Amino acid sequence: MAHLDTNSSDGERHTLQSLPKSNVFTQMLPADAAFPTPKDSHDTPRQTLGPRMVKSALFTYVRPDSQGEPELLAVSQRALQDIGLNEEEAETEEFKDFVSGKKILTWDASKPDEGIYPWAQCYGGYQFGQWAGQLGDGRAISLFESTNPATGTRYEIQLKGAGRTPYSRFADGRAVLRSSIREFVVSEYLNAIGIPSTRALALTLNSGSKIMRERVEPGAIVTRFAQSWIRFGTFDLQRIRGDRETLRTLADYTAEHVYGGWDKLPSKLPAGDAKDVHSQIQTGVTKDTTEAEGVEEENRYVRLYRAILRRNAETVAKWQAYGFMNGVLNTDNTSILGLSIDFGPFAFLDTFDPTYTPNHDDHMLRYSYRNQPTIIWWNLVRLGEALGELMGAGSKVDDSVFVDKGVTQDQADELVKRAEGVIDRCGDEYKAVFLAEYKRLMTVRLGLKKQKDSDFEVLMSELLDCLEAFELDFHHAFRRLSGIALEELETEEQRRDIAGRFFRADNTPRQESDSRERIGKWLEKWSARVKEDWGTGSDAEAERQSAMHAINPRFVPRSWILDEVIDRVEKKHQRDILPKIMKLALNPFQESWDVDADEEERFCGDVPKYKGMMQCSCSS
Ligand SMILES: Nc1ncnc2c1ncn2[C@@H]1O[C@H](COP(=O)(O)OP(=O)(O)OP(=O)(O)O)[C@@H](O)[C@H]1O
Repeated sequence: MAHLDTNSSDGERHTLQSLPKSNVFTQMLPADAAFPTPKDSHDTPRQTLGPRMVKSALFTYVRPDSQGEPELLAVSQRALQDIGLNEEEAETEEFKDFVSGKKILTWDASKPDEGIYPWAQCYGGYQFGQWAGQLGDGRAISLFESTNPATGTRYEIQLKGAGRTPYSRFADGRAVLRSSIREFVVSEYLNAIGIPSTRALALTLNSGSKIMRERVEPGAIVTRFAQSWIRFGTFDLQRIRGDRETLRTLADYTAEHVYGGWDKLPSKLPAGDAKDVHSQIQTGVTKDTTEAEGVEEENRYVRLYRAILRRNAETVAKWQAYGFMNGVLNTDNTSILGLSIDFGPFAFLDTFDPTYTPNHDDHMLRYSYRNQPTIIWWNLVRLGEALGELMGAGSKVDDSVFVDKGVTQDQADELVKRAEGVIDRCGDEYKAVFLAEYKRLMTVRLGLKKQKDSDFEVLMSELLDCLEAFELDFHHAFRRLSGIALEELETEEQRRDIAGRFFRADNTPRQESDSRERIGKWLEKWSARVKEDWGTGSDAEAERQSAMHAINPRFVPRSWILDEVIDRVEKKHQRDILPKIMKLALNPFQESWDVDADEEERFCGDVPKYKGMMQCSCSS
């Protein structure tokens, strides 16, 4: 069966040298005044490039500092394809030097005014609800951007774990192998199941390097890429600094270079129509157009805010539908493009427990599964505050007095009222977009073609209630449902029997007996709905089952699997487990992978006892 390959591209492939490269980010945005040009940074000893507070800048030029002997552990074939690189390129020494930070491919010290020099971004953030100050790329260094000619998608490629930057604060600029394996696998997996995510190209072990955490651990580098690495925290920082000019430049850059132009942003929703979230939206509104009037005026910055809000609402809806938790949804970990970003203590649900947080340090359950939609909205309100002045200015946003001097006394009340009104209305839109996407995905995950109002209560909520009450596996429920034939559900006895498939293999029939009846009843309603949408007959059944198998993954990179992979790579030197697990992660909807039948069965089977719903700390 074909895998769901949403973002891949065929067509022209490049070598590292021939890959088109750009640095629009550093050309358009303000550099750290301490090192205004690449040469200034390059001529400075590395230790001088250490942590400090940076003013009025969005990045600092800084070069990677490779450590140890690089060993290329894994490359994502899907990533090579999406960037537009030849597969063979990954075999070359040049590729190894590139992904380990040993060589800057795009800059030559003898021609300091040409080429592209690496940089680290400056951002801030609210962490666990508190302002945390300047953060920034403390261990990530961007190398260049590249636009895949076949797809037109531009990615910013960066190394994570390649040394200190001015944003490293008290830390070492390194990443341990353990967290690097987790990030490498999950970012490619999320992309493979259709969830927007930052991506990973390669994983390099720095053999011989010793990184101090709770214990001494080997270091690694993930070469990763994204259409943008700008976070909500990038905007927060400008607001806290009171740097109106940089904030405006950043907003303009985001609209023009991340979202592709002001005319690509969504128009205002007609009043009272927040429910009809898609059909009422138009693009093509020109930059200077102001929609509505008076205190409800919406200028282009409102359209930008709404574009960001819609992307994030859709992404968090997908996380909920697939049981994924980020674990640390601080504003520095919330992407301006709605990408899943920063893979620290993330996890997938094993059994369905909405109060579960994968973050060991999250005692208040702030980042638990059920809180994710609320927390992303909380982060969006912070973003609304950062953009508040630009949004609240309405049609006066380009007046020279406002641009040069700021808000005048007589403007202030109306401006605040307008900005608050926007954020209020956007709250409704966020909820509506979230719910529309969540219901759409749950509908297809349940094998239905059309949505009926009653499905939410009768099928979705009741299924989740059963999963929670009987501690059933979230992912197995959908995958196993996909394989059930309607003719197996005709009698009550049959349904009770089939209900057994939702339980662990080591459950005793006595444990299951009450629950089988409730699940049996649910199966009866489900099969009636499936018949309504698909009709009967073997062709319809085959079509429905294959649609369900293509949306409900068989493989999920659960915490226990990642722990085992880490252990095998790090302690047992079983490097070959990485390409194997990547085969499953990149093609998670397949039934089998020709990797190793026993291993496949184990990774896709019941979670071993005492290894479910594990938690992880932030140390990485
Ligand atoms: N070992 C480290 N060295 C330097 N800075 C670090 C280190 N670990 C974390 N930081 C910085 O601390 C902040 C919060 O860390 P967090 O773990 O959320 O991010 P990260 O995993 O390093 O980065 P990203 O969000 O880019 O994946 C970031 O500014 C990050 O760069």
